[in-house]
Amino acid sequence: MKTSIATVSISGELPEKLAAIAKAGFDGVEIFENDFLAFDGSPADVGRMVRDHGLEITLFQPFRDFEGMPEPHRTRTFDRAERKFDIMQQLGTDLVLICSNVSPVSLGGIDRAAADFHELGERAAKRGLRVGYEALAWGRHIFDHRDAWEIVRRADHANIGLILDSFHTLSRKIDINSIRSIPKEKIFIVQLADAPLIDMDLLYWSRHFRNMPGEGDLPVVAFTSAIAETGYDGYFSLEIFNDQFRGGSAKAIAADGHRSLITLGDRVRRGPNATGLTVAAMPDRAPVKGVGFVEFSVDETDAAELVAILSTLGFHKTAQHRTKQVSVYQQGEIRLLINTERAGFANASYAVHGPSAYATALVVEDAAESMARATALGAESFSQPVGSGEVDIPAIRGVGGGVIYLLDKKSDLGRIWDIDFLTVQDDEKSPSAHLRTIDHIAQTVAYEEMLTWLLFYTAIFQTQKTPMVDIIDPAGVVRSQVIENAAGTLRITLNGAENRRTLAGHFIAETFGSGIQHLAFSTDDIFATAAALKQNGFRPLHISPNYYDDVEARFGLDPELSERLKAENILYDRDEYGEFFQLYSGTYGEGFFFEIVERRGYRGYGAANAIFRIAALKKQIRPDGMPALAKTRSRSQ
Ligand SMILES: O=C(O)c1ccc(O)c(O)c1
Ligand SMILES: [Mg+2]
Repeated sequence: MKTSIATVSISGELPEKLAAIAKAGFDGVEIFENDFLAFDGSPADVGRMVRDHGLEITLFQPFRDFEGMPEPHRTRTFDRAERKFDIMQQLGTDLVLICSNVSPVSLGGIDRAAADFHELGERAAKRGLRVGYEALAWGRHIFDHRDAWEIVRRADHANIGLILDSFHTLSRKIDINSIRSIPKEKIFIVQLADAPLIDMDLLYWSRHFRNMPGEGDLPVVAFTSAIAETGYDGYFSLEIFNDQFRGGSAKAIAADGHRSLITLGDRVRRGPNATGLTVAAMPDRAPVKGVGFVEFSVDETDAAELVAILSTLGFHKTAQHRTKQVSVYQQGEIRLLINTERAGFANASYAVHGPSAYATALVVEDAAESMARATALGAESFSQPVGSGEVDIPAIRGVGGGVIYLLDKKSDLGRIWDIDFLTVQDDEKSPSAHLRTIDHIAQTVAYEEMLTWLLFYTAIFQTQKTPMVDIIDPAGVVRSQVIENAAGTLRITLNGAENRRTLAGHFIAETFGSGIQHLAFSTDDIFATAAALKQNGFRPLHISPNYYDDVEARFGLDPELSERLKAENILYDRDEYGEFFQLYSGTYGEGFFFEIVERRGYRGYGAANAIFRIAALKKQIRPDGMPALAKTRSRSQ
């Protein structure tokens, strides 16, 4: 699979864009005319700069309003084309994109358009250039690739071909089977983009909301499979018009783009008949069987506080690392590690972020295979020295620079608790609160990072996204994106904070970056859990009594049940599959908290309740909601 990306897709000036594109691993780049026009150098300079980065110019674009023009426009349009041909020759590219005409003066008629293209083909051939025709979804006469193909077919010229762009085809829900009958040599290049499903004007949607394949809702895999089945083996080029990407980090967006293309290629390769497509072999996305542990990095003072909270939650210490200051607190299948080492990565993470849940372990079938896939997709591997005889857990860097460890049952990784840890007998243990598993891990990230991490998780692990929801914080909106697997053994909520006055924004500002803001544990009996917690001295987050009046009325609850919910500060929700109960802790540190849930068939995350618990949680951090002075922390002082 030959990979390319259009310069319009990322932010910065042309040299910065090219550097980011090359670094991300692309083979080629589409030069957008505006990027070229804004650059203070000759076309030859641009061509040289591209080639110095080891890239090829795959396309020069766009050339607008060409076909079907009446005179005198027609003559001028051909003259304009010759001028662009001059530039292309100096740039060192042989392919130009002509998008379908949107001019009100243009004339329809397939044969008129075909004749124009035939003539342009003759002129292009004299210079060894090729012209590709793309149907814009909002073209005046041509807005369907099937019609564009008919024009190309009738133009009947070797130097005239078709350009397919997933957005234009999929936004109009055009049957992709129609692609399978196009001869591969007439497809000059394929452009790819995804987009979230939003009901809006096609042009506006395309120019502002496109995103990387896999980040949106369009069937880009099916589209690409149809193309691969023709035997097409040319460039697949990302062409992403997105306001957020234009303002984002060139490096990060380019890296996401490359990851998205390789992931797409891998998915297409696994389809039935993708003959033309070759992608580096890598293991398939692994199903995640569960969360092996979550590790906190804290100092001794924080540790005492954290342990006190954990014991009110019914956790008790079950193991101690043989050589490191790492303790294991356990309940049901949940393991929480508390790391107070004064050296190593956990300590460094503490120095930057303060107390935090900086590492997560995911249990997969084969950790080495998952590691191979993750690194093939550009994930950064993580390792640190291990003691002799200790298990070296494969790991990658995740959200906010945190660590994702990969565990499996088939290797020594499955015996880590026996190999690296000593069992501890805890005599003072508080009664269990019947917590069973980690229901979900909630990670708070800056809004601009949401798509990056969505792509990261869904590309590497067998997971899918559900539609994004808006969560209302008294100080703004937080967007929440769920990533989960079908078995429910991995559930992650990514919360994107747009401003620092929201609870999520405060967390990012105060912990100096993205990370895990809350952990939700599951119980099979929320009332038994609430009773045990009370006995342990756990202080639940207080929920306003007004909430219970509303819930009772909204769901038609038995008043006896709503009274019980109110007495225990339990939030309630219901979906088409069943009921949901939520109980929260107060905040710890700069807005970290715990949640306990009981799902009676329910599949969501209680988004409707978020506004109420956020309001309650915010009362606990500084009353004015203003960030404190930046603190530097170090355990070794
Ligand atoms: O929005 C546009 O005008 C535009 C231009 C060129 C393209 O290749 C495209 O897909 C869209
Ligand atoms: Mg296009």
